[in-house]
Amino acid sequence: MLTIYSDSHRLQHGRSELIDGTLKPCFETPSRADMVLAAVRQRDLGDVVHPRRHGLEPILRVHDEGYVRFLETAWQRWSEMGRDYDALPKMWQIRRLREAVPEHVEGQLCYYSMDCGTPITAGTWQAATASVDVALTGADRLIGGERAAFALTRPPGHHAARDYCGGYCFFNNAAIAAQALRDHGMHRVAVLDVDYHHGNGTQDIFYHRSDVLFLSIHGDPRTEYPFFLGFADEKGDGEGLGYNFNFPLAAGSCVSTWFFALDCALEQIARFGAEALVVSLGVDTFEGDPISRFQLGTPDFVTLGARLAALKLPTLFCLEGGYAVGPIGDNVVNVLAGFEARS
Ligand SMILES: NCCCCCC(=O)NO
Ligand SMILES: [Zn+2]
Repeated sequence: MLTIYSDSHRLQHGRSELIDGTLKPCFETPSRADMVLAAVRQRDLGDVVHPRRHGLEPILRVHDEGYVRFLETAWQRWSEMGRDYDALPKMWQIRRLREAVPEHVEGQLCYYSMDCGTPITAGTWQAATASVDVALTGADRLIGGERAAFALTRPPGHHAARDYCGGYCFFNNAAIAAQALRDHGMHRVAVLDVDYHHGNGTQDIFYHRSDVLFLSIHGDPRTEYPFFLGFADEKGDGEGLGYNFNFPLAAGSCVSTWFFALDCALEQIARFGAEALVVSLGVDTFEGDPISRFQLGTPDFVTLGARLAALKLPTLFCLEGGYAVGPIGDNVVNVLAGFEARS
């Protein structure tokens, strides 16, 4: 399987995130991508290519222009205030506060952020746009007739909504790739999110649409991040009613429960008649993940890949979460190798 990779991911290296009531070193680090790339090479998964530049147009097909312009200028405006440390919001535009977009960068940082764990740094814009190009280059390959591709996307994307960042995500790589597949003639595209955390951003982007089916298997938002989206009763709205499936599972759920939810999701994708599949591949479902609470073992990721291959669809994998850095390479490549073995 082809891997698309850009070294520009290294430019996103936040110093700290606010988690569990204290500032901790970021879990989303460049070493994650290094380990995945090393495993791709060590396991001889296939060629590794650099992305083609696609510019801002595909991003603007999914994200709000004001939000994009904010990300483009945030660091420069933040550093003009004399600040050389990561840009993190100090409050949120919460219920019954004015919804108007603030003028000042500090206010915009609060308006366009979902949490305090997604630091904007000097290299964020370059890293995030390169990550989109990685995903889009993978989509180009599917459009060109290839069966599958792995977009080694970092920073990840599935928490990024139309107009906000969060969960270490700035641009929604998977959603932008799905939109590109739609724009290049694929009539029905499914996005399956197997990350531990609900893909609130991807749901937000496609919630009112029937041409993109969104499905997510994740830790129950009653106890797990992102808390405020990802419930089973969220089924889409308007045109999109019936084209959104959430499978929230209790933290600590066993592997067989997880695979049962996967089989239910795969059944919906087959019923939808998808012409292509985008997988938000987070491996923080791993039993040893430091911030998540499912129990998949490294061998289970082979099974995941095999189950996905059974759909017989052109498939683009976009890397999302996974913070057990030692095993991340094997966990990710097991999915891809499991897929290949059944293709
Ligand atoms: N900082 C709070 C937890 C962010 C979760 C990030 C993730 O793995 N999303 O899939
Ligand atoms: Zn996650």
